[in-house]
Amino acid sequence: MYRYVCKTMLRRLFLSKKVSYQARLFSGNFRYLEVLNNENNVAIVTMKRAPVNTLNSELLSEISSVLTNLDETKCSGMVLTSFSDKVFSSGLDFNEMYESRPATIRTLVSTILEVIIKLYGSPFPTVAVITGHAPSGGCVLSLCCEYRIMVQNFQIGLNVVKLGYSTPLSIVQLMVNTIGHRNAELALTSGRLFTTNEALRVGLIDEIAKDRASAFDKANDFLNQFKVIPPIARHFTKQSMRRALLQDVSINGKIYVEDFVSLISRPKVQELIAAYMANMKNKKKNSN
Ligand SMILES: CCCCCCCCCCCC/C=C/CC(=O)SCCNC(=O)CCNC(=O)[C@H](O)C(C)(C)COP(=O)(O)OP(=O)(O)OC[C@H]1O[C@@H](n2cnc3c(N)ncnc32)[C@H](O)[C@@H]1OP(=O)(O)O
Repeated sequence: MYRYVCKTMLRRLFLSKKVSYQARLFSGNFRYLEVLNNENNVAIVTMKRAPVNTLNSELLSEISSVLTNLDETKCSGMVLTSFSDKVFSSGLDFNEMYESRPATIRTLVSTILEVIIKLYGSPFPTVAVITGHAPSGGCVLSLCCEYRIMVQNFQIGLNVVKLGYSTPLSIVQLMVNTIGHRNAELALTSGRLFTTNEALRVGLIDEIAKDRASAFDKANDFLNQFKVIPPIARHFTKQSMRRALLQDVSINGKIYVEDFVSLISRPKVQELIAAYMANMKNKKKNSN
């Protein structure tokens, strides 16, 4: 009874302030995400897994739940961003890939696949406000959004070959759709990370911002243009543009996941991941 009264009071409070009750309540329910609705019914989804938003199964599964909810509650748009002014996301969590049971790797990979499908195919417009580095899985998340605004002096890209495994075909396609075949081939085969300026030049991002606040202004400008576009027309057009990749992933997703799991489980790849992690730690030690 007490919980019911509290919930009802909270609901009235939020409704009276014309703030989305559901999204507000969400912000309290997640460990690694904050979800707030602005006055235009745009959801600001902030990843907050300190220190560097490493994508583990739990964070990914929270993003997946939010995407389902935003679809059901017909939000007008979504901004995906990071709590950090240094890192957007450092990609998939090595701790769930290194010396892990295949079941653990499988959960991680199928959860990112779930997020990719929901984010890439979302009916509402999506913007990534990239406030810091976005390597690998971080870059993939931003590529699934429709528009990317990145703060100056960071790096973004798909460096997976450096870790000893090939880039999955659909991820290759995601990159090709964004920066074209030639640029994607050069970038993916070398595991290139682009600076913010280089990323703009090649079309990996759409705009550069001097800081977080200005990135949010630009995100609002991007989203505001859709106020005069009928959402259904917009959604179907987006679906038409994205259908090929979405269909491929829905049909072959399980095969891609299994391929990726067995690739990561190979002893050679495990060795490379271990060396990469050790190198990260050494760099940190030497810089301290
Ligand atoms: C379309 C459907 C296709 C279906 C196919 C199946 C689906 C597959 C999807 C595949 C997606 C694409 C593949 C992705 C693979 C990955 O994402 S692997 C991860 C790759 N990430 C990186 O290479 C980045 C590594 N990190 C960094 O370079 C730096 O941390 C940073 C530049 C991001 C930030 O630097 P700094 O601010 O100096 O912080 P650090 O001191 O380096 O880091 C702090 C802390 O975090 C640890 N850490 C960083 N990254 C990771 C990580 N990825 N995993 C685990 N841990 C990480 C780092 O070691 C530090 O720990 P300590 O504080 O020292 O304990």
